[in-house]
Amino acid sequence: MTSNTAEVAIHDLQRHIGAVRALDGVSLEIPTGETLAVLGPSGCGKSTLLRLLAGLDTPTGGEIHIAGQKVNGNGLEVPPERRPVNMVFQDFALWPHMNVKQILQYGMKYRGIARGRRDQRVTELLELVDLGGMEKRYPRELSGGQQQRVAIARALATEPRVLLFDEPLSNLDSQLRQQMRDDLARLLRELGTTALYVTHDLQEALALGQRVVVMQAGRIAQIDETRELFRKPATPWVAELVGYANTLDGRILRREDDWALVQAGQQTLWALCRDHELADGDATQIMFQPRGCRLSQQAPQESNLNTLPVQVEQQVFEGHGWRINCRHGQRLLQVHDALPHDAGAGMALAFEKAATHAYRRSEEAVPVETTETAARIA
Ligand SMILES: Nc1ncnc2c1ncn2[C@@H]1O[C@H](COP(=O)(O)OP(=O)(O)OP(=O)(O)O)[C@@H](O)[C@H]1O
Repeated sequence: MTSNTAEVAIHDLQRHIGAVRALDGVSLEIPTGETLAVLGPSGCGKSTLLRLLAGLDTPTGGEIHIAGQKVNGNGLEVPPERRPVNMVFQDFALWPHMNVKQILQYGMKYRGIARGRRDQRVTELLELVDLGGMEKRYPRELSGGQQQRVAIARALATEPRVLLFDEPLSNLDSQLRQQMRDDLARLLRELGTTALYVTHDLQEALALGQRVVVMQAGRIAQIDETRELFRKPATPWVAELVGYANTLDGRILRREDDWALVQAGQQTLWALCRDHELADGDATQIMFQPRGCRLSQQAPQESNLNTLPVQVEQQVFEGHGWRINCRHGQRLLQVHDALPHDAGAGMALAFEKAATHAYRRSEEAVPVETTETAARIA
């Protein structure tokens, strides 16, 4: 089913190459004007998704609709130049022997933009990306940020309905990358063009995307608004990706709506649990972030907090604060704190119940201590 306002609609898209499932049943919609960031590690299928949309590769199953037009399926395969999309590449791919005007006009004739309109279109595009008057410059006479904007203007020159970005900032050093990321985010909001932005960088996905689709091994692990990704990671894998570095194993003692009371070693902890099939006695894995953890001499009594006894093992200065490694039984837990704490000190670690998440854990991974605890509970 395709909704009326979706500029891109993908249904059960597959790309199998021999035994490799580069894409394995991906369905999503991008509403008009939205930038959707595609986030995931190397090999998860990000580039494959982009190439299939652009028509540079052919799916082995499923359908793609762009701007209401079906571009593949049942023997149909609309060629790249007839799809209303355009791509911005990693290295910007600006031809060094052409000036900005020639670069912008290059694709226009192939996409049927009338000769008489091309000069005016160049002026409009350069105004749009804040490069007015730079028609005669060559790429070597432009800064990295200006080159990026020329690359975007060139992609827009053929009046696409959807812009596809293939890790356009990954070759830059970190300071320039941050500045260009912010500039690009602002420009995309101003343009209001529908865009798909592929990256393996979490910060980039958050800055650029209104929503993020997290991909894992050719499938969608989660698709959500950026804040929801942090508030409600759908799986342990997504949780780890967005910074839930702390994990404890346990068993469900009791379920209450979206909550689970978990026995983890000697401790009982509350966690949010959206898996309603996870029942009393089931093995679980709870996760929480180092940020938001608090260390103190005495366990705080606030009812919204979980607490654990820990021993400080190591502290690492990270510029904006300290990362403190604490031991709790077999587990090493991380805490971010503004202040260091003495190694060897026994402390109470507190973290919000509402920022703690419980997930199903496979039985094989159950450590002896929790198996015994569960037997006692039973
Ligand atoms: N032509 C091919 N033949 C065999 N396997 C392929 C081919 N193209 C891609 N793959 C495999 O498909 C999977 C997805 O590849 P893809 O390039 O889409 O990943 P990616 O997320 O873009 O990775 P990266 O971030 O490294 O570019 C990988 O396992 C890759 O090895």
